[in-house]
Amino acid sequence: MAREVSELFDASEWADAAPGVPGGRPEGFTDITYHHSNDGRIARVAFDRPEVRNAFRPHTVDELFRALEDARTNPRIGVVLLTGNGPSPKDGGWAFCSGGDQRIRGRDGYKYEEDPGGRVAPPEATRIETHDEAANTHTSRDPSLSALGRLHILEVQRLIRFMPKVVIAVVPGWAAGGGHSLHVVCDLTIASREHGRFKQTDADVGSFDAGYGSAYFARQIGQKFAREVFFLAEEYSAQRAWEMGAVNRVVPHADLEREALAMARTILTKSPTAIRMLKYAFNAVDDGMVGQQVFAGEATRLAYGTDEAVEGRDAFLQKRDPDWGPYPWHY
Ligand SMILES: CC(C)(COP(=O)(O)OP(=O)(O)OC[C@H]1O[C@@H](n2cnc3c(N)ncnc32)[C@H](O)[C@@H]1OP(=O)(O)O)[C@@H](O)C(=O)NCCC(=O)NCCSC(=O)CCC(=O)c1ccccc1C(=O)O
Repeated sequence: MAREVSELFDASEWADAAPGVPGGRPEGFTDITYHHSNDGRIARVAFDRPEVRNAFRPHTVDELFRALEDARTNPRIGVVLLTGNGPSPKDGGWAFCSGGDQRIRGRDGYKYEEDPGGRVAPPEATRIETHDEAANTHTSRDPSLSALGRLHILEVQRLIRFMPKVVIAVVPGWAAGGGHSLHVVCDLTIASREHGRFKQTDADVGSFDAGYGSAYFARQIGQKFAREVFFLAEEYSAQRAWEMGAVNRVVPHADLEREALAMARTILTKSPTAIRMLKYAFNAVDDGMVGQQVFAGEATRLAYGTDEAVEGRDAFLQKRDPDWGPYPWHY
């Protein structure tokens, strides 16, 4: 059984998870928590910085990416819950995520901390070693502590968007700024009736998610509502967000994770191939050639499973003409 990580977290449902280590211990995540359901079929990834409304810094985004990539590539996992742990020990406030940590925003993006206190530095083997013969100097650089600012939450958005699994935003409190965008890009959103709050603050702080966060949001809820959410940057309750069509379900706070798990378990009763093809079909219309490519890749995988495609491969390997005779021109 996992240790308690959030007031809404039912430890009896979950086991600690570590990327690449089935059943292994978490490898020192500091900014998120990562769990698999006891049957190994649902992943729970949670922001774990409740004292700043689960704002993300570059290191948070690195961890988020690793956990989501692990879930994406684990063939047992069919559904991912993305949420925020809470409440805040400072004031009891709840949050899904409040976007980029404004305290470390630089002119070229969000900055890694100079001194991560040893908590996040990678093992020696992953450091970049540079030896300058002429100057007789040797430098050892932690590649994750980039000198450049980062905006790589967009890479996480693409991972959520393109993973062939359903990702559910489980919103126990604030979804603001880049946190709002993350809920937008998730396939489904379930929110706490009492504490779920939505606010798109990008324009207040001189930021703008001009991709999925805004343009795709407008596809979801319509242009007028989307422009209102961005241009006025007002606060919306979970109920109001549901009325706009931005949220699928609003449930009592105490039931939030239980209801999210129930949704996930319903999805797990469906055909994995059908869910995958449906997600990519929903995406394709808004994702241009990339959407077509992702959908077509899965169509190709399905074709490879047919006798017809096996005949094509075998004919090549056996240096003969393929016999397409048994295969009709379907209509
Ligand atoms: C979320 C709030 C509305 C909650 O308000 P409230 O409940 O009154 O709590 P507060 O007292 O304000 O906050 C408690 C505590 O947390 C600190 N905090 C909250 N949010 C942040 C944050 N984002 N960064 C740093 N710290 C934060 C707050 O200062 C308090 O600390 P104390 O020490 O206790 O005083 C409200 O908190 C709020 O409005 N927060 C800011 C929301 C925001 O503007 N976020 C940034 C938007 S920009 C962004 O996210 C860019 C992300 C990105 O990388 C990107 C880049 C390019 C394209 C797209 C994106 C993208 O959007 O994904």
